[in-house]
Amino acid sequence: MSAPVAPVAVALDAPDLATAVRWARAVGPHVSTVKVGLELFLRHGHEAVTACREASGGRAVFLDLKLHDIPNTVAGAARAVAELEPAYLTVHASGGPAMVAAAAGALPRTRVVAVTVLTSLGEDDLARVGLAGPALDAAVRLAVLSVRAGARAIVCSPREVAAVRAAVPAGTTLITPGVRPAGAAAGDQQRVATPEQALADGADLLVVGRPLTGADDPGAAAAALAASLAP
Ligand SMILES: O=C(O)c1cc(=O)[nH]c(=O)n1[C@@H]1O[C@H](COP(=O)(O)O)[C@@H](O)[C@H]1O
Repeated sequence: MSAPVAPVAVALDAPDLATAVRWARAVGPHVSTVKVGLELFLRHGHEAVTACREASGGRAVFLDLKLHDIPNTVAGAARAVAELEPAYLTVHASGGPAMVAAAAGALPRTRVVAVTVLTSLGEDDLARVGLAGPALDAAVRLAVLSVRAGARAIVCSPREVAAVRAAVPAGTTLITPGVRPAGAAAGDQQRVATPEQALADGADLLVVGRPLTGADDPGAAAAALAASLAP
């Protein structure tokens, strides 16, 4: 029997490409997706995507640029990464429906992912930045708005995923960062849950970074996570 592959996007938040490639090679056999984020993309650009994809063994690429600008600028930015054919590209839902629509229109072959309320924000932070909360209501509100505008996937915390699932059409991919295996350090994440809980509540794809990449052996950690989540 072949080893299980987990519905996990490993956040390759590395300071240099060599480290990210090493992580991608180690976790690739055990996870569905590798995530290239701002740190890697701003330093290494398109090469970060092609190198990590190849090192992972051709896994889906989640390009996490969290675009947030006027619609024309976001459409142009989306076109600038179209040749990379990422499976996913993130934009901030709070950029508004016209901005989400602009990204989706520019990248018909990519699932544009609307990020609702960052998992690092607590209820107090929401009040401070003037976002009408609680986080659960804000996440559902932004998810519904974004899907209507053309987003085919949503990022929310595992704490909101069940409510978002109930509010958006079937076929919308729900992605949850803020995932922490029992006992793992939360770090800067505030709205967290275990991988098992996130999947039970309806997540399709879990984003996990430091609990895997910070392990002594990221490949073994990813294999163990995949085994623990296998049906
Ligand atoms: O869009 C994301 O992926 C994202 C959204 C969010 O609300 N919170 C969040 O943590 N992320 C990303 O998910 C990853 C989480 O990494 P760890 O906290 O190390 O597991 C990071 O790469 C974040 O940029």
